[in-house]
Amino acid sequence: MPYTVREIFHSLQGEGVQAGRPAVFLRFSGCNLWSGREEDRAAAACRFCDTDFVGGEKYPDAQALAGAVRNVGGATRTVVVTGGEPGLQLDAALVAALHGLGFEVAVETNGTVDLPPGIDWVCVSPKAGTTLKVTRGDELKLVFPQAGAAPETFEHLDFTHFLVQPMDGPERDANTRAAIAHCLTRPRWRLSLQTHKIVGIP
Ligand SMILES: C[S@@+](CC[C@H](N)C(=O)[O-])C[C@H]1O[C@@H](n2cnc3c(N)ncnc32)[C@H](O)[C@@H]1O
Ligand SMILES: Nc1nc2[nH]cc(C(=O)O)c2c(=O)[nH]1
Ligand code: SF4
Ligand SMILES: [Mg+2]
Repeated sequence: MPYTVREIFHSLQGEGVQAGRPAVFLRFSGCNLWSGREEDRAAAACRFCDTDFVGGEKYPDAQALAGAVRNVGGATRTVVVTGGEPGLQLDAALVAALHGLGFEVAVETNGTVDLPPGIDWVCVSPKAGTTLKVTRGDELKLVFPQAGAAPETFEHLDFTHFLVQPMDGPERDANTRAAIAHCLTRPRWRLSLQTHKIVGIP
């Protein structure tokens, strides 16, 4: 199956429980919750996205794409598959090809699309007003605050870690204070900062 990829880059995982870990980021094009065009943002299901996932380059098959991931990563053997919404394109063939090159495969998903089996680390970031299909995984990382997506409504799901990540944008400082206050009152939750933005790396 051909894949459309926005970018592949080598950086540190900035967010979540694995923050600080070197990884190759494989960012797929396209999302089911927003077109990626500014003129559509106000009417989209997900309106706070901080990412450009429009357009990109095609790879003809899983081997070609896995090889490209290896070629940008030096000795790093962790790949974070993201987007856009990676669940729209990530399939068993690509997971197998990445495993075949020695990669541990992590995914960042909005959780509304089924994932192939065999992924090593699943991070779900729920979006208000959507229905989760992926209800288990390693971390649930909720962008906070979101009207209609109270943290308490996710606590019954089968995740090892629960995190709140302050929504970036004009209210980021206030959102960070609110996220800290949330963790202090509900200690099941921990804070996820977007550390790559703080230190100025991709
Ligand atoms: C760009 S998304 C791509 C993966 C997938 N579509 C998703 O939403 O999880 C990567 C991560 O950035 C988070 N994110 C997007 N916009 C954000 C913002 N304005 N502030 C904080 N986190 C944001 C998402 O919730 C997700 O955890
Ligand atoms: N450094 C870094 N860490 C990240 N973790 C998740 C990201 C994403 O956009 O999915 C991301 C990203 O864009 N950069
Ligand atoms: S679901 Fe993810 S990629 Fe899609 S618009 Fe929302 S944050 Fe961006
Ligand atoms: Mg990002």
